[in-house]
Amino acid sequence: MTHRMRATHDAILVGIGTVLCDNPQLSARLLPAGETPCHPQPVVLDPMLRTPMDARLLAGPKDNADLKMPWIVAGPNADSGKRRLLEELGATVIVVNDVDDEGRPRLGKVVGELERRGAKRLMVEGGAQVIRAFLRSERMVHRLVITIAPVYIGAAEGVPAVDTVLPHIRPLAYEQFGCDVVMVADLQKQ
Ligand SMILES: NC(=O)C1=CN([C@@H]2O[C@H](COP(=O)(O)OP(=O)(O)OC[C@H]3O[C@@H](n4cnc5c(N)ncnc54)[C@H](OP(=O)(O)O)[C@@H]3O)[C@@H](O)[C@H]2O)C=CC1
Ligand SMILES: Nc1nc(O)c(N)c(N[C@@H]2O[C@H](COP(=O)(O)O)[C@@H](O)[C@H]2O)n1
Repeated sequence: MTHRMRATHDAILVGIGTVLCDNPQLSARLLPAGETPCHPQPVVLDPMLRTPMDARLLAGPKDNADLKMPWIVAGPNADSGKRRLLEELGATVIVVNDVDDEGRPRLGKVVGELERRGAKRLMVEGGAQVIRAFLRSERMVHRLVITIAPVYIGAAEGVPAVDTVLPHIRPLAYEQFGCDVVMVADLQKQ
């Protein structure tokens, strides 16, 4: 399902934390046989340009011409040498100078810049920090797709259950896929 969703968006966005943890490819390669994938444009929110030079996102398109080189969204304090190296590998570095108190590009500006470049349908895949930042900018979120899977996460330590600064989720539909339940929702306007 994730790959089908990826294929129906112009761009798929993750934070640099996800790139460092998972080294994802962000392609739509796992579609049923016979379907031609339309790969989305990968986008990484990476204010300080920490993207590793051997990331799969940079290597994949060299072996498969259908894949797109990533757009990497940097802040004004990113290292210019690292920027040059990433661009030499084929990445597009988009510098957004308008930043929040933590020096991170403002999401409104980021989304505006992506739209300007043709990415009108944007799927935000993760990770936790980036999803939270988008939820807080609720006007930019049109739909949530939440998969509820019967697995335990975390270890002995608990995770705080309620984040009071986030808008409430309003479920719109549920569907079961195997053991998983997928909920489609939107955000309740406060
Ligand atoms: N199950 C799922 O569907 C998915 C799960 N994941 C999981 O999520 C985890 C990674 O999440 P996490 O560590 O939170 O990292 P994120 O992927 O959310 O990236 C966080 C980083 O993004 C940068 N950033 C840029 N703009 C913003 C902004 N406006 N707000 C916050 N961060 C911004 C920051 O980089 P800097 O510090 O350099 O400024 C920040 O450290 C992994 O364990 C991964 O497996 C990821 C994707 C999907
Ligand atoms: N397993 C899984 N299910 C989902 O619903 C997800 N959204 C993800 N997300 C992320 O997929 C990335 C790895 O896949 P690719 O190499 O890009 O295909 C990784 O970042 C997961 O956290 N995963």
